[in-house]
Amino acid sequence: MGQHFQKILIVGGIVIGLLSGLAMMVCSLLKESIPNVLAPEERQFAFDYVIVGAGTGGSTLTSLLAKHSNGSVLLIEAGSAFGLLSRIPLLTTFQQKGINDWSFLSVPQRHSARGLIEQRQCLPRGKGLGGSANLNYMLHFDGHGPDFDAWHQLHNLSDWSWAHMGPFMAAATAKPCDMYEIPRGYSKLTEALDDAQSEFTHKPWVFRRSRYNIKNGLRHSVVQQFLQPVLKHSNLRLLPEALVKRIQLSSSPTLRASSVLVGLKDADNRELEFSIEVRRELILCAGAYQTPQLLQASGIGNSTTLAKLRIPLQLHSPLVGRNLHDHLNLPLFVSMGVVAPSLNQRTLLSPMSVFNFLSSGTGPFGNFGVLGHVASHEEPSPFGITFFGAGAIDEAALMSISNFKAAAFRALFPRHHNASQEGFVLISSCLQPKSRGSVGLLNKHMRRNPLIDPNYLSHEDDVACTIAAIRSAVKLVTSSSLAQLRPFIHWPKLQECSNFGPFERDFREQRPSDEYLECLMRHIGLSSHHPGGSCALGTVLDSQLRLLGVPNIRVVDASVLPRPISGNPNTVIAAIAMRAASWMLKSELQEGSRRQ
Ligand SMILES: Cc1cc2nc3c(=O)[nH]c(=O)nc-3n(C[C@H](O)[C@H](O)[C@H](O)COP(=O)(O)OP(=O)(O)OC[C@H]3O[C@@H](n4cnc5c(N)ncnc54)[C@H](O)[C@@H]3O)c2cc1C
Repeated sequence: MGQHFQKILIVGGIVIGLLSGLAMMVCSLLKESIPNVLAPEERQFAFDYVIVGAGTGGSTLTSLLAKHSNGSVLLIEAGSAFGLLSRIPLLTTFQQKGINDWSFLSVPQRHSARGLIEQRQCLPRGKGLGGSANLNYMLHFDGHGPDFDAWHQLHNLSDWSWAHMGPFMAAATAKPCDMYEIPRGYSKLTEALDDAQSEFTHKPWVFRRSRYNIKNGLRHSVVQQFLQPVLKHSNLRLLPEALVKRIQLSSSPTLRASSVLVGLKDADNRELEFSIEVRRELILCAGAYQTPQLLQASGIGNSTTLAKLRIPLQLHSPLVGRNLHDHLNLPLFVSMGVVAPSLNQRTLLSPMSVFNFLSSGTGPFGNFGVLGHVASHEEPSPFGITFFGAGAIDEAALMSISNFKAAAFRALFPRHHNASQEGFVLISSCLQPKSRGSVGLLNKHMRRNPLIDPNYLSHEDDVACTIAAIRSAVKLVTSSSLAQLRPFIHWPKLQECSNFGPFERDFREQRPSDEYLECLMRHIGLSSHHPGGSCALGTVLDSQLRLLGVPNIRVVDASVLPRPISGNPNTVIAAIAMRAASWMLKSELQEGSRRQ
């Protein structure tokens, strides 16, 4: 019997592998071509606005400037267009470690990642039009007002309360008809979670079924929402597959960005370099890892650090690359004794799943599998619990994108002898982690990866907060609303944690010790891929996102976030880009009327 299921599992794995390989081939053939590409003879040109990076921030900003500005706009992006694969929601993880992923690894972590190879986290980042918005899991989050009110207080950023940001969040949010919300009847798990709301009314918990940036079964990212409609505008040029390597400052009459050095690889992989002049503003949208990388490689950063790297100083800006923050996820596998259905190899190979996707964009292929989320914003430990409805999973793919050592992976996910194993992954995280890391350089070459140190769990409060999250997650799983699913929490039996548990009573009473839970998070906690803060508002930037000391450089990406976002950050970053555009367009107008 066991062998029979083993065979099903292996055959299932091979079929999924073949299908994904085939999809990838077709998709790379179907890569969208990019219009309005800057021609070689135009490369001496100067542009009013030069935007570096076509991710969430860059695509949103470009769209508004191309639509409303009188100036010329150049969007420079290191990658090319994404293929069709990026649009099929369930297959999105197959893009990781591919050509549209920068595939960064963290530096070895001191306080976490002990169950990962070399104690390094995989840190995927999108490369190409859409950036990480085309690689992400498409989950939408409305924003949490107090996050912005806290910024307001943090550095006296009076422009940044929720009263200021709310309207931009609403504008950046896709229309309901351009989103997909997991319906209540999607599975028994979604029904049970809906019911649990009334069981936990005494708790300050907010339940939500997932809402995705998915339209008609396909990813609907900032590319479709913002960038595509302006791609052919005459004031816009695009420069794909081009890496910005250096920012040149000039000091007359005041310090300003005058040009950027761009590198392109030719057919023989030789680097061609040329400069683009910046007439009005240079806007950095290269993301939380690469914006501080580019600034530091250009000599804008901490003078002592740059001197050690022998990078000539252009501006001492001591906090560039500091304050990096990210959520850390603790996954736990919960098996279910009933058919929900959840994502497993049988569901995926079922002709009905394929039919539902092709006919209406629904079913397991039409979303990423995250069914819902519970958030508690109560201080001092605001936390989130995410329900990823997956049973017998594609182990090889998951292991590869998470960098798990085999033993840690096996402790987390028990070997399934059943291709139709039902279950879900319960993900607990702290919404306002206090640990802070950094982005540094090995040297000044932009083709070398930056040194990324998220420094997860370096602050003790994050441990307490994650424990609070796990204990609440257990309460939910063992509630009477979920009892009919016959859930069973697989407390990982990690050898390194065996002094602390799990003991028999942990399975019986579901109250493992704090020491065991801490040991778990320090071994198997994974990045949630929400980095931010590395060129923060109020310390590196002024309240309108301009680099302190060089007012014609603006940063418009996740680097600006002074504190973590209490949820998924993509829409917040698009909203911030809209705000930046409003300031830029306003100053353009004011300048125009002064000239008249
Ligand atoms: C796997 C994954 C899953 C996620 N899931 C979700 C989710 O479900 N919901 C959510 O809200 N958020 C999610 N996120 C986070 C969200 O996608 C990011 O926070 C957001 O896209 C970051 O936007 P950005 O503008 O800061 O940077 P990015 O979107 O990363 O854009 C940076 C762009 O700059 C380009 N670039 C970098 N350096 C240079 C250079 N020197 N020259 C030229 N171009 C350059 C890059 O190629 C890239 O296109 C996820 C992220 C990942 C990676």
